[in-house]
Amino acid sequence: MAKWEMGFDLSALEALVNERATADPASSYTRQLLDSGVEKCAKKLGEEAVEAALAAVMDDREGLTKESADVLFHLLVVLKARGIPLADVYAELKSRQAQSGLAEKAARRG
Ligand SMILES: N=c1c2ncn([C@@H]3O[C@H](COP(=O)(O)OP(=O)(O)OP(=O)(O)O)[C@@H](O)[C@H]3O)c2ncn1[C@@H]1O[C@H](COP(=O)(O)O)[C@@H](O)[C@H]1O
Repeated sequence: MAKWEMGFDLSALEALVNERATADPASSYTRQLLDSGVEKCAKKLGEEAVEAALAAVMDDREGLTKESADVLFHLLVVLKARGIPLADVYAELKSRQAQSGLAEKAARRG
């Protein structure tokens, strides 16, 4: 069974990004993006996030779905560029499960 037929989640996409990070630049957008530096990767992430936000405001469901996929992919590329494993992001999210977002915000305001 091909890898993509076994289910696809962010961890699978992270593994793909890690794999493509050392691919031939001529055949890999991921490699080209990483080679262009973290600033360019971050710029693309920002652009995709703005496009997703605009699609949400416009109630463009198909656009929002596609731009969301772009955001997630480019976020993983930025994490790779800075050497942060997705597991660290999951751990951060998990640590936040202990309290509601509103309680956390109130605690920060003191
Ligand atoms: N999920 C993605 C993915 N999402 C978006 N993109 C690329 O992200 C780019 C989005 O940029 P834009 O829409 O702004 O298009 P652009 O005009 O080409 O952008 P720029 O010229 O400004 O860089 C496009 O080239 C998309 O193809 C992705 N490229 C790769 N992946 C995954 O990564 C895997 C490996 O890809 P390669 O590294 O290319 O082999 C693929 O099989 C996919 O699973």
